[in-house]
Amino acid sequence: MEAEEQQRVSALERYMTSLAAINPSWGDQDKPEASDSFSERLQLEYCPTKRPEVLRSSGSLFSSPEEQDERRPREVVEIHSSPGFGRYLVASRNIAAGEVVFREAPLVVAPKAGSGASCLACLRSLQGSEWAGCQQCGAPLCGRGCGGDGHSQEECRLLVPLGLKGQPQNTVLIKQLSVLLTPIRTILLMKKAPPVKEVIAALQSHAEERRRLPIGRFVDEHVAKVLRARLGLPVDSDIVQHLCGIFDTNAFEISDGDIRGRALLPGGALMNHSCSPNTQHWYRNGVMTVRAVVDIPEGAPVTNTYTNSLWGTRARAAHLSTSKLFTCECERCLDPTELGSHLSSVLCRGCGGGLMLPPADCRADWECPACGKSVSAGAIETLLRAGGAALGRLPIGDAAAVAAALAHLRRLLGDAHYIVVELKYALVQALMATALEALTEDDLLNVLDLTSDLLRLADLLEPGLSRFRGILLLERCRAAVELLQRRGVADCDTTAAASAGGTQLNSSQSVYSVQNVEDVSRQLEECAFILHYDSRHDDVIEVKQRITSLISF
Ligand SMILES: C[S@@+](CC[C@H](N)C(=O)[O-])C[C@H]1O[C@@H](n2cnc3c(N)ncnc32)[C@H](O)[C@@H]1O
Repeated sequence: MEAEEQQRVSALERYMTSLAAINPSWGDQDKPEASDSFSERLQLEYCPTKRPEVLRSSGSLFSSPEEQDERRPREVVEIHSSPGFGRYLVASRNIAAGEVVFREAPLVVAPKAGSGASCLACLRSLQGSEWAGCQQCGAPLCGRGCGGDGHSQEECRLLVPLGLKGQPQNTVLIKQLSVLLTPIRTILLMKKAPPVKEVIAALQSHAEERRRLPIGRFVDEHVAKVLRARLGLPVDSDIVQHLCGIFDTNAFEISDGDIRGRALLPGGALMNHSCSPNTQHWYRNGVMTVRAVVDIPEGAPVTNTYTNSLWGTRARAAHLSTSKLFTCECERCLDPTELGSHLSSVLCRGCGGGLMLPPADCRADWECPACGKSVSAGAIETLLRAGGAALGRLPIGDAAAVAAALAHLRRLLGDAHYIVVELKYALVQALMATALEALTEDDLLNVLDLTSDLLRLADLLEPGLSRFRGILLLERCRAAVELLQRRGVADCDTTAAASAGGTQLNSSQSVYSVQNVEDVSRQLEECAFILHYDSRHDDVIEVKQRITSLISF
């Protein structure tokens, strides 16, 4: 490794150690001395979303008692690198499914570029006209007392020439501000904190490639020039290209209630991408928790997904190549059946039974393995575009409209296609967003069918303790408990219910067995464990209380 790259890796290694230093779940025994000023300053002083006491107490906020009791070695991950993948995190010991790999607070947070108005201090989205601009620069703020401290005085002084004062709700200026804010905040932080500068500068930016693309021209025209000419910041174009590239390549989208934005978390950014990742992250109260969703053996890369695992391969590939500038060659991407899920396969309309797999060459005809009929790539593309557009136009909370679209697109694309899968998931959510008493038994049974179908898919594509699985289990248990409550619980034949897949509730049963209740309770336990860091955890507790009261009757 050349000396410069070695230096960058060393900066990132020191940074990873700093996470261990403030991470309460590592246990006091392993905590480095407070004299480690690098780690103390990095995470405790510069974290924009949290004050030290919140970071230090995040263990009690998030960890289950078992986790807090654990005394983990400090180094669970280490940084490796290879020519094809760059730097990436690798497990330095076996990590069990459900374990927290690390926690990290962001170094920079900012609203998402192009989004509507958000409070610059706390990142809450601002609706309607119930907010006023900052008294000095006019930038959007919730108002006094929102508790956020993201809008510093230096930032405020810099933003004055943008002209928001007097017209804080000018949407064009707000859009422009959201584009400028990430480089501004990163520049201000790097000036204030040389150790942070070293870490941020060590991140991947793809700046050279980006310069040749439309995004590079956009950054020159709409970011670098504006920072210099309108805001008077003496920055050259290369630096701005580098910083925007770092953000676009590494930033996480964060959402916690009505807080939304993008955040730079250099530790999390060192996880490479996989289309079937072995970790997931949760962002809550200004801290990101990275957790293993399956067992990760020592020496295996610790991965995260940069895209939506429920999209088909071509959609994921398009997203990764335009936003992250690489081509994923994981097992799933190379397998036209997508690990047997057939997420991109299209039903043959010739025989009505065969599934046509996407050919390796995207211009080639698609062929039905059952009847041999072939369809041109253009015709398939038109079909998928129409399906995608229908999905886009759908009032997604309207269960009847979603059910009708699902029935139609199922006939056109088959049951496994990802557009159909998205509709199945949307239907579960639309039905379960309805007041439970307004749902019919058929609706509830439909939720049970759809969720068992989607849970099988989750096992293939997002295996383990994934958020997708957790949410499906939650909705499934809510529907099951409602049915149990309506029909009553009786100690009847349990053989059907004991079969694989858990709860066997169907329309022919008039009463449900104790076994059913036990199945639902078991699934709720799993769901509570998966959603431990999720805001929906409170809903799990509520369903648990409902089932407890059912049993005690
Ligand atoms: C957030 S960074 C991850 C850390 C990065 N590897 C580094 O060296 O700093 C994202 C970049 O890593 C590379 N990368 C991540 N996952 C990859 C994968 N599965 N295959 C190839 N390159 C990948 C790509 O260059 C991508 O733009």
